[in-house]
Amino acid sequence: MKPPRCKRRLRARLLLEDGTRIEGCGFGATGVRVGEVVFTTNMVGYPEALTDPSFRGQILVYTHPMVGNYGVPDPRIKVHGIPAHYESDRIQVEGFIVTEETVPHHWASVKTLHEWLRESNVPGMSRVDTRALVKRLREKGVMMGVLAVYEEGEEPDWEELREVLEKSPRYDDIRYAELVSPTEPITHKPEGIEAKYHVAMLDCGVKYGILRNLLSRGFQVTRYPCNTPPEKLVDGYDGVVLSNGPGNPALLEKQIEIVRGLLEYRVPILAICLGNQLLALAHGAKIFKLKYGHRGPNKPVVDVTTGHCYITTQNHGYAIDAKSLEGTGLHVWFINPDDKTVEGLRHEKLPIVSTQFHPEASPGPWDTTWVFELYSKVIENSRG
Ligand SMILES: NC(=O)CC[C@H](N)C(=O)O
Repeated sequence: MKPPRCKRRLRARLLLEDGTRIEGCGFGATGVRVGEVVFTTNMVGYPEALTDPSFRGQILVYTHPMVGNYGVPDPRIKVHGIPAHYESDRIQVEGFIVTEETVPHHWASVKTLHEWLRESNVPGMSRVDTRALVKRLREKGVMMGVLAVYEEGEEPDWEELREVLEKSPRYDDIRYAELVSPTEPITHKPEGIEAKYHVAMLDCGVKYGILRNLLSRGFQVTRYPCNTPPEKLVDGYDGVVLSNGPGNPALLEKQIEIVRGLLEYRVPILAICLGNQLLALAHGAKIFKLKYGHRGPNKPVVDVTTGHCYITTQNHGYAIDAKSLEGTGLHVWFINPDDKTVEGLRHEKLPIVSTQFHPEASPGPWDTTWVFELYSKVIENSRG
């Protein structure tokens, strides 16, 4: 097939681990990046997805065909001192692949998607049949890939790209959480409302949406580096939040040990996504890798205690082995009715609220934000 015509004289090549070669146009920065190629069924919400620290180390493919329509919002717009439309202070993905990168028309846009990626030094690829690419990832599973964006006439050799890919470490073997965790404690106070609770957070790469949800419900939050010992997280706090975060949870022995330590203090815990996985691992349960993950804002979960179904936002590539939970004290709370995997946990004795999905959504539906209110009730009850 002939390569597409490209604007800005920027072209792109994607080589997958299985040898698949895809030619497209480039946008954003020029350069070569290696990552795990994953897809999301988000329709909008690209500012949130691109800045979600849980996407660190991954090349993100959008299934929705047009991306960029509403441009890029102003990061200076804040709620409780946190950017309202972003999930962290930078683009986290290694690369971005879309069918069509569009010209924005929106009153709140301050730049185009192309400009944002360019100044962030992140390459983007467009004019690609993302349906064919996603089908391949769905059938073969997510795989490593190398994305090259270059000026017309400077195309990299496919063989060179294959060598780059072969020499690069694999996504599953890198402790990404340590790369996105803060180096010093950071405290966020709710603005304009009273702080009713003060929680410590083991921050393995928290999404700002989780902070916004906690702050707007009267939680003061102190974020700690992800290697902070449990003793520091319990004294003077009403509870501990285990954040979301990127990468293979089974590599995080230190964090699993910290969570095991926290359990001994019987503190009220809210765990989200990576936090949910660390909680399970700390109880001796097992994790496995999903073939192509759950990434998108339209993922159903069923509360097995009530039979109620909710539509949730999810972004995870690993899942908890339900059988391995037997005898740990943790019980399955939610399952994904599509593949029956575990989507949330409660403990038979300890004050724990834990979800694999994202109750803060961002982007996505707000149907499960009540999880944050449930956590405040758990704190109230544990105060006695
Ligand atoms: N969003 C998250 O916290 C992701 C958790 C973990 N890195 C996974 O992919 O399963």
